[in-house]
Amino acid sequence: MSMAKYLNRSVGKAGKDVAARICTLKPTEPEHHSIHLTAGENFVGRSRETGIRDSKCSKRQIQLQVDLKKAVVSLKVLGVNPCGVNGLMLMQNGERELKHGDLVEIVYGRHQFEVVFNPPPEYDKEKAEPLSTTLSPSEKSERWDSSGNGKLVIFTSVGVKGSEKIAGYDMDGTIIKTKSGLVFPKNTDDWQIIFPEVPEKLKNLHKDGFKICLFTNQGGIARGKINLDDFKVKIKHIVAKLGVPIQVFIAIGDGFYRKPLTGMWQHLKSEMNDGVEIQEDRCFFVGDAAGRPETGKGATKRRKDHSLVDRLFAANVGISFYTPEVHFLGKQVEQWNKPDFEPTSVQDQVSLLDPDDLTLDDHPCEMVIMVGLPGSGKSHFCSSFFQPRGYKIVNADTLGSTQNCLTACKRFLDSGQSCVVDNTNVDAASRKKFLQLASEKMIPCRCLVMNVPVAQVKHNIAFRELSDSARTKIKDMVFNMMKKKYQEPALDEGFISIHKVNFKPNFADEKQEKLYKMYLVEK
Ligand SMILES: Nc1ncnc2c1ncn2[C@@H]1O[C@H](COP(=O)(O)OP(=O)(O)OP(=O)(O)O)[C@@H](O)[C@H]1O
Repeated sequence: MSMAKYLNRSVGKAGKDVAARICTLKPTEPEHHSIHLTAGENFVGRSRETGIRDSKCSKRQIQLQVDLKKAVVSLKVLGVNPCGVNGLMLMQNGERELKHGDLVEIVYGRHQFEVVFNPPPEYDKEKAEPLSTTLSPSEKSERWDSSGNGKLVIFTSVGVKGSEKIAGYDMDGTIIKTKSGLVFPKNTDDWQIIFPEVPEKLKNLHKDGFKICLFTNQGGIARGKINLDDFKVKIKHIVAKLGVPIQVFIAIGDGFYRKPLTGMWQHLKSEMNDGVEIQEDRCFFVGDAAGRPETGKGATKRRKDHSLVDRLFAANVGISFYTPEVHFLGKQVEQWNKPDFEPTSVQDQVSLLDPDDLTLDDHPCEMVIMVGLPGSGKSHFCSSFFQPRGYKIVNADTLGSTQNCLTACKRFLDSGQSCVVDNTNVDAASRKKFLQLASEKMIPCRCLVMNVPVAQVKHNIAFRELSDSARTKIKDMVFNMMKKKYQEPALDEGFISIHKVNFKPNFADEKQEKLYKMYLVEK
């Protein structure tokens, strides 16, 4: 059956007024086929015609109501599994309006298609109306791109050309500030250029051959607090106001694109610079998140910077960094506080255990209780240290509960096998249950405590989230609760010995080591 026939069958009532324009869902992966949508109602899902064979995708996964005249598609999720729109999840019965260039994942994270109208509409015409007089007539050649399942969105204005020299800027607090005086803008119109000097400075850099790029973290888009379409309109207005060709990189969620990670820069280098090789030593980055403490008093008082994320981004990329005050206003370089953890400072030379006198041959069967905050490296240590020595590792994340861990330990000890309790065990009460079991079985019990500063633990958690996407995120609240509950283990709890475990770097490969040695957290 031809695609057209298939879709026509799916059509309930076709639109009456079908213009010459056509609408297609264009696949971004080769295994799928283009889907031509007709005016009115269409159903898209698992079928031979779409090339989607995935059982997570129902046959009528989404409903699409196409308005060819207005060049919009109303999407409704019918399937039980969510779909994705520009990287954001949309649950069953959720509805969203799609425009030319939007990306739809028929099932969230899979089967991505781009909405293409031909001829294309004049993008954002209605919303951008107030600015139409200030935008150049060649506005139509502006571009929106996206990458990483929509986690990175890029705007390229008219006249942007690749260059080996990049003048990079953060946006909020660097190029613009709120009109309202609030820290976060109250709506997408709540902005103004931060200093009158900004447009002139950018124009001069452009004349000097720099490509002007903005790199902005907009996690609020992924969290649904900011509407991406409205934000796109805001970006166009800002670029128009600055009056110079600009490329804007927008990281809409967590992960490798979000500063201080270098994903936005990597994408600029590999995809968005017209093949021109970037010379990092000729580039710079300007941002207000620079780790500066509070300064001044009264009217001259300035709040402390909310983070160091911009300074750390520049350091990760390997380019010079300036604050907006230094760059635009020529002020003196300000004092700033170093990040809480310096990832390049990790040393191979440290001894793994302190004291370094642990002998495991003394007892044929023993219990070991690990103690450490989430992310302190207990599992990493257990699998590299205890597993090869034949110890059985017991972990509540895999077994589901403390009770299941106790049952497993009992089984191992009864069969004469040493075991390690790889749970956080941060307080004496949680350790007591296992110590009691060891005592009942007359088995000696040791304690190994992770000796990793909290700032490094946070770094480890960020590293784990980036290198293992299957790991669920640890909520700040859970982490802080553990920190509060923490009680240093003591021998009189019933341990035969307590040893500290130092962080001795041990990476799967060079790529992992390179990632670990970047700044991964914002403070
Ligand atoms: N010595 C090390 N060398 C290299 N990477 C390490 C080391 N120790 C820990 N890591 C990394 O740090 C991250 C956190 O470690 P791990 O998962 O072992 O912590 P955990 O204490 O078991 O956490 P949780 O209690 O949440 O399970 C992991 O990505 C791990 O690979």
